[in-house]
Amino acid sequence: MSNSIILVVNAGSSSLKFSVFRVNGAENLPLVIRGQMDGIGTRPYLKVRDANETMLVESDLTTSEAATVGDAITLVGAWLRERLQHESLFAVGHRVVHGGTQFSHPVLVDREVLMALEQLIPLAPLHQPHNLAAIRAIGERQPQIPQVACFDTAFHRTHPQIADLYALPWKYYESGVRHYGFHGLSYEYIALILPKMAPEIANGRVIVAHLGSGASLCALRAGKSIDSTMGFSPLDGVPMGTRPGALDPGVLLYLVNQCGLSGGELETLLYKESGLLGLSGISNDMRILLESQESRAQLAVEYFVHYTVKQIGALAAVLGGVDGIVFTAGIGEHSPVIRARILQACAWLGVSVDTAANERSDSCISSTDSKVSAWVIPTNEELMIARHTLALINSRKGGHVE
Ligand SMILES: Nc1ncnc2c1ncn2[C@@H]1O[C@H](COP(=O)(O)OP(=O)(O)O)[C@@H](O)[C@H]1O
Ligand SMILES: CC(=O)OP(=O)(O)O
Ligand SMILES: [Mg+2]
Repeated sequence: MSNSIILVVNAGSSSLKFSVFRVNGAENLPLVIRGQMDGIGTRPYLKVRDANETMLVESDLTTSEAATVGDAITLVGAWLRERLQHESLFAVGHRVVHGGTQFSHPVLVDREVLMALEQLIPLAPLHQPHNLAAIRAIGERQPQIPQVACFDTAFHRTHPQIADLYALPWKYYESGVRHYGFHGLSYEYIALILPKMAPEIANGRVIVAHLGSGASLCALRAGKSIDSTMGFSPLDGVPMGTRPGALDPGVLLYLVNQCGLSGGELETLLYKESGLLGLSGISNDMRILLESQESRAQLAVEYFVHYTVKQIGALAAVLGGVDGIVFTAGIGEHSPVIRARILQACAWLGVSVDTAANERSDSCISSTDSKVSAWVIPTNEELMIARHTLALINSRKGGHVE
């Protein structure tokens, strides 16, 4: 057992992340390698590092080599098979974006579970198909290896009912039209690590801004999710790489009834052509927009900042005040410019930025006299998934935790 490994697969909307952990015990899952192909479809780039941060692979790919997340799964799968051929694979853990009403905890995937998860594809068409494709591809090659699905929606099941509802007739709620919330594995990791990284706010009112290619914010009270900006699908809330964020439903009626868009066209527009890409007409990649002198690129960045700030205000109201703001995910972890612009607009909440600390991406980026502290905490959805995977498999072996 101590020589076996857990592989974690996290297929996002523009990236494929994977990690390998050695199984040494329930709390001790040392990292073996971690890799990421990001910029899929724009400027694909594969990086794989070992646990000492030594780069094992670093390569630019052409857009046609990795045009889709499916291409990335094939390429990365081949590399991993070669690299791990002498290892004993204990289990594979997957991030699955939508668990619907049925799955509020990690689950061992079998044929029935897979069928139930397929039913949720229309609720997360940018993610769920890739998540399930990876499960299927591994299941076909190695059917004896247990695979565990961990859900982005699960952490939000602590929402009070009011944050779960839409003001629609009840029959829709009963049939699953609910405010689920996503990025839960990321928020769960942040909640887990806060007592160590930022003990002074861990038990308080915290807004976590997961700003990646997909972006959302979560209101944590004492480490539990009480509200979040994404809802029924990962379209709601703040603007994203290719998704618009919150949109007046009247716009959808207009697009269908007056412009004659079909359901499929609407789905493509909302998931793939909107957000930063739609507004800028240039790119969904925040790095490219920040480098651009084009006025629409600058407007797209301004829009992103404005609506993120607006949602921070909304969640601050729900929490009845804020003790800390945490930035995580691609943009949150790596863009001092965006963090500074967001925090400066939140000065009214009592947050003041330490410019040098922010430029260095230190853990704490607020000044010592700031009433509300601000933090940069790299997320680790993969570690969360590995922990859930090990715990679930061990519990099925009769409660024995290795
Ligand atoms: N240094 C940076 N400055 C600004 N944005 C960045 C930087 N590094 C990464 N990003 C942005 O992070 C996003 C990807 O975030 P990530 O959390 O990896 O996304 P996902 O998991 O949703 O695919 C991209 O839009 C990318 O432009
Ligand atoms: C739910 C979601 O938007 O995920 P990602 O950020 O990986 O696209
Ligand atoms: Mg992600």
